[in-house]
Amino acid sequence: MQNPTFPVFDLGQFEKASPEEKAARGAEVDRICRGTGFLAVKNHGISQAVIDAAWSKARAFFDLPPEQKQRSKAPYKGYPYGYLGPELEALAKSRNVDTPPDLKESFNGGPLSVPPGMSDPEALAFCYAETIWPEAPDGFIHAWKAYYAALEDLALRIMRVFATALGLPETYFDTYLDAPISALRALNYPEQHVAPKPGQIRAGAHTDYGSLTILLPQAGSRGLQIVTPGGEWTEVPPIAGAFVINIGDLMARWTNDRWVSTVHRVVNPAAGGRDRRQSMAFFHQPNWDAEIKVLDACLADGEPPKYGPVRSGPYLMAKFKATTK
Ligand SMILES: O=C(O)CCC(=O)C(=O)O
Ligand SMILES: [Fe+2]
Repeated sequence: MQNPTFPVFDLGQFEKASPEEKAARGAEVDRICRGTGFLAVKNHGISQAVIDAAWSKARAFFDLPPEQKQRSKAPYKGYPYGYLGPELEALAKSRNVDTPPDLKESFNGGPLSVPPGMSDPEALAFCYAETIWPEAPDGFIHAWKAYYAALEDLALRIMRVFATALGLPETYFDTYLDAPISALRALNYPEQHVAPKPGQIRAGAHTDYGSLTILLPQAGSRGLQIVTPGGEWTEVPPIAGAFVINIGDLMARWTNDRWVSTVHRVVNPAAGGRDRRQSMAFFHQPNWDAEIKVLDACLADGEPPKYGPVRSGPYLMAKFKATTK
């Protein structure tokens, strides 16, 4: 059953609304982001063919024998892209909680091109490092890039909703987002044939790091849970045709914690179940050099910001390196 309280936002309707109506719908998004920062976005305009192709190529990749997948593995610890095999990441470590590794594998890819003039050695070695493409299945790279490009555009449109929600001009964030360093991650949570270790789950409790995440969970699948403002775990229901959106730590910082980067996790199938689960997560991240400084719009007169400014790229790098081993 769908959770009747999980908010669903109609993006197409927002985009064609009058300024007054946009402000009203934006206020609703502000309310959601003050609460959990998790919502579903429907009527997003992304072609189903693009979604289905990326999904099925990712699935076919995960179905390959382990040795073949390993040929596109990240070449060293801390390398952000390529195949990350089972039990190499524990997301709970990002919150200093020591758990056994997450029960998942992933394929990860970065920006589709390096912006002209980019010369920062750290950026080139990290965010703009090459994606280690798999040799199979045929058509993987094409489908991946089409999905990445579509989601990059969708993320920008959602950031415009966020600007409206904060009472800013709709395009306020655009200049921070013209060379974003987002990452796309296909996730596979294999069937569970052996009992997990104590404290071992599919994705340990964590918050996302960036501006926003666009998640496509497997249709009808279970397991994604978020902490409610009341402190309880609740399940995010799968909503057909919609993406699940959540804001990340950088957005909480930008808004001086007016908005919440909510803790979430993926739990194991219920006792007796062992179902495989797949998802695709697009982690949107502002330009490498973007300076993220608390928005004046989120401070009362004379109120000091809780956070000093950070640069998007180095901030992401530090967060990422805490969770891979
Ligand atoms: O697979 C999912 O549904 C969520 C994964 C997630 O939260 C993450 O990788 O950050
Ligand atoms: Fe996450």
